[in-house]
Amino acid sequence: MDHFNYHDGALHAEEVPLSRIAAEVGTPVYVYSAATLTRHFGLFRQALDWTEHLVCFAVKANSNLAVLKLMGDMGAGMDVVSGGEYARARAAGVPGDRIVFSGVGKTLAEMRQAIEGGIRQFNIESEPEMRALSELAASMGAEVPVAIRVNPDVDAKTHEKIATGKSENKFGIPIARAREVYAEAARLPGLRVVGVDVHIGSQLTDLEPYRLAYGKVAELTRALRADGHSITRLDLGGGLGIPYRRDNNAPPLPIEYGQVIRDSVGDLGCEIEIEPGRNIVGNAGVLLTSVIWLKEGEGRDFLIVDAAMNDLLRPSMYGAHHDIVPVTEPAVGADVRAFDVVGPVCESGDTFQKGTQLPGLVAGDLVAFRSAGAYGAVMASEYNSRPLVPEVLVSGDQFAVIRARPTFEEMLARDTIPEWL
Ligand SMILES: Cc1ncc(COP(=O)(O)O)c(C=O)c1O
Ligand SMILES: N[C@@H](CCCC[NH3+])C(=O)O
Repeated sequence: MDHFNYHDGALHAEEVPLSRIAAEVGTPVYVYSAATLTRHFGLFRQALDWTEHLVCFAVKANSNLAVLKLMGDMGAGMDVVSGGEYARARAAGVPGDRIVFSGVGKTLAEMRQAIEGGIRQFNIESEPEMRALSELAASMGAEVPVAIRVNPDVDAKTHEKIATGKSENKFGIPIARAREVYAEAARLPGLRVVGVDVHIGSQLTDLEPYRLAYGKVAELTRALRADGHSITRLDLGGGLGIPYRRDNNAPPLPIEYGQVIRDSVGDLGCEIEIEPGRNIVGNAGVLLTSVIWLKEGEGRDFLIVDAAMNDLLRPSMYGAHHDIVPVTEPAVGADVRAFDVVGPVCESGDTFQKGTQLPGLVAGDLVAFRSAGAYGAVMASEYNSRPLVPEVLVSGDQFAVIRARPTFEEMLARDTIPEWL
């Protein structure tokens, strides 16, 4: 359930008509609902209320400071994968001891930043990283909590570009070698082994891969404890999928996911961390755009909108589907026409959808791309020198611009022409 619904003939974000946001902020613009974010975060907490836990929001899904602050103020932890994400989490008021640091390529500078600023745990993804972190922490007189990310070789049954738990993926340490690596970790100075970490992929719509992976983590945890390690935390990653289409094939709910966790690892007495991103913020956002032109092609009509692949990359990158809906509620029985919905960028890949049935639209009308709150604004670029898409947060009947659209002057001012040119 989200908070983008039609009432009084128009699509609203909570109590705010999207047309008002378009009039005041312009389009394209991302619009998020605070109520949906709050609700979804609560569902994960509820799913784990049978045990000590921390829900660490995956900052990569949406890293706007206002979104992070909203989550942080509710008690969320954060899963970060770069110095930039770490800085954002801290700037949003999240204390270091609620931040976990994941990622296969942490640099020494990023490790130092997190040790100095405070960190709940590093999720180590390779032996070279582990040795470097040990040396750095020891040189700083620190002892940092670590979990080792294991690769369970489980097929997450998702898009190949976002599966992370198969042996051919770059992530984690093969689970078969984990005991040796933990043995080395225990000997290294500067590290305190606290847990096991796993994350098998994103947009999972089936719980079985989780069951398999978490079963392997449970088995490993028992073996590690037998080897003398104190494993008190399990970081089980994120990845629970969302419905991108409003049909009856909704993916499992957080509560069902929580039950799989309980069944698989619940008897180990560990604190549970999870790292959901998309499931919290995906359906909490839409991309609002205006029709620029309707263009007749050969055998097809194009709806050219002012959002493009640089604003929402998912359709061109993964062939992803986002429901496209008119902001003015279509009359019952209104005539619909098929359109290829495209953006203004000079690539044929700048196509959001082909053959979409939409009611009579004219230039200037507003349409919204649903389910765009996750991996939308964060993946946006200024390709074709299009200003970075702004973001708005709605709560009840109020809204605020939480990232402003840069002016051309601001964009130009970032470049430098050297004196010698
Ligand atoms: C380590 C890690 N944690 C959490 C996530 C969040 O995934 P999602 O947004 O699918 O919940 C990802 C992305 O797949 C990830 O790589
Ligand atoms: N960017 C991907 C998700 C990546 C998840 C990364 N851990 C998407 O839009 O679906």
